[in-house]
Order: sequence, then C-alpha cells, then structure tokens
Amino acid sequence: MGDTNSNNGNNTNNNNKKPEWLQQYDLLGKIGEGTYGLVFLARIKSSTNRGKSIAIKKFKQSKDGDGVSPTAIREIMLLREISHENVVKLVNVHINHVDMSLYLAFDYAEHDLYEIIRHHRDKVNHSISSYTVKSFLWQLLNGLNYLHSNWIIHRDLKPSNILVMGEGDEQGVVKIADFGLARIYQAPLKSLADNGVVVTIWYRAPELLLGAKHYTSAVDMWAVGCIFAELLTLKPLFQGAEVKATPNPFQLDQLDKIFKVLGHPTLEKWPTLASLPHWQQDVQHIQGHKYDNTGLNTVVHLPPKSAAYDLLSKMLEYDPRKRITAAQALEHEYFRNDPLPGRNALVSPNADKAVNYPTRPVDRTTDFEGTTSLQPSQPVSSGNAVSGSIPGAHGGTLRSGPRQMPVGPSTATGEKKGHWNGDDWIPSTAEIKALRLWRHTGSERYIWFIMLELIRYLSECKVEMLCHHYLETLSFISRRQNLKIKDHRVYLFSVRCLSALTSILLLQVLMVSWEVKEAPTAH
Ligand SMILES: Nc1ncnc2c1ncn2[C@@H]1O[C@H](COP(=O)(O)OP(=O)(O)OP(=O)(O)O)[C@@H](O)[C@H]1O
Repeated sequence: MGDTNSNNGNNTNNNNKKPEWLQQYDLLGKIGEGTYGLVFLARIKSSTNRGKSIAIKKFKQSKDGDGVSPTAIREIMLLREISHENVVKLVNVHINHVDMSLYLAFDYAEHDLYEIIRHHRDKVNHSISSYTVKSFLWQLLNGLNYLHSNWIIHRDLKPSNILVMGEGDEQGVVKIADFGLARIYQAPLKSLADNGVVVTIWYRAPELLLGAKHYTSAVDMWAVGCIFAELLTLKPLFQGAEVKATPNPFQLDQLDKIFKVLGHPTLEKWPTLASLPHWQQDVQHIQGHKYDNTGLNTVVHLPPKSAAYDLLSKMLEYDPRKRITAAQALEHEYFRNDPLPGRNALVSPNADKAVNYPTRPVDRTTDFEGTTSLQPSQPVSSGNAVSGSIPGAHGGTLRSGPRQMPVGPSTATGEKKGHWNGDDWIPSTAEIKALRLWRHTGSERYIWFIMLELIRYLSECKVEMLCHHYLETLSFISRRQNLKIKDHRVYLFSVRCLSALTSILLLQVLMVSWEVKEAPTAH
C-alpha cells in the first residue's frame, strides 16, 4: 500500500536536509488543525502519481511527551488495510523515531460537509438540493457499513470528518475520514486540552452522555442522524454547550437539547436506561424535569409521513439496540424514492453543473512543526523521520531543532528507556528498533515484535499487562481475520501465546502459594 516501502526515512538528503520520506512530497502548507494535530496539503513528486494531492496529518506530542505506543501502531496497521470508495485512503504512515511522533498521509479531498453546510448557510443562503443530501447520506452510510462490518467504530463522526472529493474522476464522492483514530488518540496521544480546539459533543449519542462504558456501532448511527438533520436544515440539530471542567461524560446541556426535541426517554422504550450510570446518579437533573416531545419533524421541516422523516427518526432512536444499522438504512425506502442517490453527489443527473464550493485555504506560512515560517527550500522537520515500514533502518541521533520534543527517561548512553505513562508503555530505544522490524501487516517480523513485547512483560512480571496485551493481540488477529486476510501464522502464534500465557499464570499461582507457605519462616 502506498509508498511506504520505497523510502529509507532515516537518511536525509544533504541538499535540503528534509527527511527522505518527506522528499517525495512538495509540502504546500497547513490546511487544518484538529484536537490532535495539524493537517498539511502536499503533492506527490514521483512520476507515477505526480501532482496527486495528499493530506498529511501530523499528531502533536502530548504535554507528557507520549509517543506512538504499540497499541497505536497495531491500530494504524489495521487502518492501512481498509479500502473502500467511501472511506478516505491512508496511503502512508511515518513514525519519527526520535520523538515517536506520527505522520499519516491520506488521499486529499477538496471539500467536507462542514464547509459545504457553512457555504449554503452563510454564503448562498439556500438549502442543499435533495439529490445532494440523499447522495451524501447514502455514501456516508455505505462507507460506515463497510467500517462496521470490519469491526471499526468511528466514534467521532461529524461534518468536518465527512470529506467530499473535488474536481476529477472522483468528483462528488464522499469519503469518511478519521475513522478508528479515536482509539489511537485515546491511549497514547491524549487530547491537548489547551490547544484551543473544541471537541464537539453535538453528535454524541445519549447513551455515551449518560455514561455508557462501551462504544457500539449505534453511536455512529446517532451521529449520522444528527448530520442528516444538519444537511436538511443547515443548523446543528442538538447544539449543547460543553462543560469542560471534568472528564465526566455527563453533559447536561447536551442531553437537555436532545430531550427538548425528542422528548424524555422512558424505561418502556429504552429498558437498559436504568443501568446507565448518570441515569441513576443524576436523578434530579435527568429525571426531575419532564420534557414534552416538541416533534422532530417540525425542527427538520419534514412531513411526519415522509420516508426521510421515517429514516431520520430511526437513526435518532434512543435505545441503541433498536437504532437502525447502516446496513438497514441503506435498504430504506428513502433511497428508493426519487431523486435516486448518485456517485457524484455534487452534480445531479438533471443539473448541468456543480455548485461551486470554495477550495480549502492553504496557510503557506506554517511548517511541519506548526510554528515557523515555511520556506520551500528549507528543512521542514528537524528530526530523523523514519517510515514505520522500513526494514533495517538504523537508529538516528537526536538533532537540535526549532523545538525539541520531550523524551522519556534516558540511560547514560543516551538510550531512551521504556517507561510507563499512566496506562501505556512508552517504548525504549531498543523497542523502537524492534518496531522497525515491522514491515508488512501480519509479517513474521511484526509477530516477532509482539513476541518481544510479551517477553518484556514476562521478564518484568507484569502479568496484568501481559494479559491485556495478549487480549489486544487476539482482538487484532480476529479483526484481521474479519478482513479476510489469510495468514495462518497468526493463528499459530495465537495458539502459542495462549499456551505461554497459561503456563505463566500457572507459574504465578505456584509462586504465590509457595510465598504463602514460606512466609512464616521469613520473619
Ligand atoms: N484527507 C483530507 N483531505 C483534506 N482535508 C482533510 C483531510 N483530512 C482532514 N482534513 C481537514 O483538516 C481539518 C482538520 O482535520 P482534523 O481531523 O485534524 O480535525 P477536525 O476533524 O476538524 O477535529 P478533531 O480533531 O476534533 O476531529 C478539517 O477541516 C478536515 O476536513
């Protein structure tokens, strides 16, 4: 996939000191900023895809200096296997081993639903055509159905994550972006609360707001319902104000906005409601005030008997178990009625031309560090960036640069020691070297890397971590199998791990009982 194997990212070209992996692109400038990092527009230089636009997402380091953990890498490997017309393609992955920062290169899309909605609301002041709304929605569901059937839950669907291709063969094709990244962000790359970027709660499902511990694909369907309504009205459906003070999922104002439109949820309609933490804990707030159902149809201006309304209300069903799935939604009558959805959502078969949406503004003054002025012939990154897929690349030394990334504890030789950071393991220099053994997803080298990790946990007697890691690995393997990748080695490996784990646990039990026996003589 992509061109990850062609470069030795550890080398730099002396002419312009750009890391080699970056030399395959012309970096044009910054196009966006999210919670976890910056997004840059670049063009491919190589002859095969010359001029093709690429969006490079650089993940910022958190204040703790956390880097890319093995868990994150596993997730990314999985994302690289995802291939669907309505899901944005991850074409390249780069890991800067100096600071373990991460660069993901995606196919570039000129538009996104956030900008399209804004254009209609603030610039042209008219609604989006029913053909375009239907085509956007159908393609969004189609991409989501693919992700869900591959056990990937997006968790952060919102208009800015739904991209739309500009001019070219794929004009008007919807691409879901940022899928599966929530898992990567969550553990090793924590949100940078002070970067001024707002994480929106407007598309968050009620079960999550009420403290549900697990994400299910139904949370994405709730978000799709909110996006559908926003495409129709050009206004966010539930625009709650977020309380930022605590990491508490309970967001009263957001729930208030939802209840005002959909009415109070009842145990009758949503039996598992009683088991949600905040339904019980915040009885006064949640159950004290009874909301009348003001009617979703009046808010979205849809006749209550219309197919569009029927589909929308099924997406905004309170009980996640009753909420319509992406597969079911694709079969809904709404998509069989005129106008039928099309591949080019921007140009209906009856219209002669597309609405002229503005192209993304490019900030040419920001470099990869997100701070200094970008001058095309100057070094873009100070570190030795290496592609994570490069076999045999040798370790680089820390170089001085405009901004030194924080690193973990070091040994006298300057080698970074592995360390725990809250709930994750920040790899040591030796492990980073092991990481470089990883070549293709599912390769033996990757399996060796997992083995190394298991051995490390074993040697450090971190049985709990070992179990956690083992389970994660198993889920990774099973998800790979769902992606229909035939690699029997992973099965073999899994069986070996299982027997190793059982032996370790047995040993632990024996040691504990031995210690108990020995205890009296020790004193
Ligand atoms: N592949 C891409 N092509 C073009 N633009 C993109 C691409 N991926 C992301 N963008 C744009 O870059 C901007 C920032 O994206 P990013 O995903 O970092 O943040 P966000 O979605 O706005 O917020 P958050 O980080 O909270 O999810 C958005 O406007 C998004 O549409």
